[in-house]
Amino acid sequence: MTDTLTAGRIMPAPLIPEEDPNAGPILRVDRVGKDYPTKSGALTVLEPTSFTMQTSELVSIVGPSGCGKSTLLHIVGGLVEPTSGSVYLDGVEVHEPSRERGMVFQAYTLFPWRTVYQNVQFGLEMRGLPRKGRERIADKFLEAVGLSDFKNHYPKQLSGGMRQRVAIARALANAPRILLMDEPFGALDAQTRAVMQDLVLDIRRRERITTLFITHDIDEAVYLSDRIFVMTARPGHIKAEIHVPFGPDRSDALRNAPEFLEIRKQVHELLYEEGKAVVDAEIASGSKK
Ligand SMILES: Nc1ncnc2c1ncn2[C@@H]1O[C@H](COP(=O)(O)OP(=O)(O)OP(=O)(O)O)[C@@H](O)[C@H]1O
Repeated sequence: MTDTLTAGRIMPAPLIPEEDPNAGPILRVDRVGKDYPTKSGALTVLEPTSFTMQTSELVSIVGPSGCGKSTLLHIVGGLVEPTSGSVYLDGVEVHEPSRERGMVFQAYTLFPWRTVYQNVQFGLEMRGLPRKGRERIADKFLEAVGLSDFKNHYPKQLSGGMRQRVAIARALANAPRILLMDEPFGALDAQTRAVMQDLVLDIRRRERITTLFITHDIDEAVYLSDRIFVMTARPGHIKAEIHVPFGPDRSDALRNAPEFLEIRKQVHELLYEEGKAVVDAEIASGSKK
């Protein structure tokens, strides 16, 4: 069950997530659980987990290593089948990957043999769009990520931050209903990461894209999100839901605001408890060997 932290107060979690009755959720994750088969039996990674997202919301998931964050995102993306429960996008149950769910991963996933321009057009080509239409869309999103001048470059000629910009442009070019980002900036240095975070905010303002974002970085979660889900150690479930009341217009100065630092502290404390549980369990299992 999820507790809700509103401006510093932890509220009991509703059994059924609250919804705006006028604007139905774009995404509904309904009691999704996952066991992986292992040599020593089923490993429960995710306990039944439920939440909804409204259009243009940005929700981050944070939690200790191995708590099932990626598994949950992959289930939403249709890459992994849940053991129990269902995911609905626009009311339609998810069973396989689709262009409606654009994915951006930490590992650079561009095709090395294709130029930036060709990478961004890949999904459009697969859908059989004519060249002029493809190029118009690719131009729009390359401009949005600030890479118009690099369209004839190959991935190996780009920095890590630039490659992730291409990956974002490629995902957006397919006009997804939701963007699923799995630690997309985890491999980048702090300065590049901050710039990429502003890019995410900028794209969200312009495109009103709904985004589910996984990160280990508490600052990143607070800076980007409308809500943050904090997960427990494995088997993971959502332990607390934190509302971040800063609206879509944010800038770097926010990072030093007392309200920002207060939410950061709350997330840190919730996560610290879970991290400690993981380390204590590791020490306990080590001492039994
Ligand atoms: N295909 C699989 N088969 C068996 N176990 C798996 C499989 N995929 C993931 N796991 C295990 O499930 C657990 C959760 O993995 P997952 O990658 O979802 O966690 P995570 O919270 O994203 O971790 P991290 O923060 O370290 O990336 C881990 O213990 C992982 O080893």
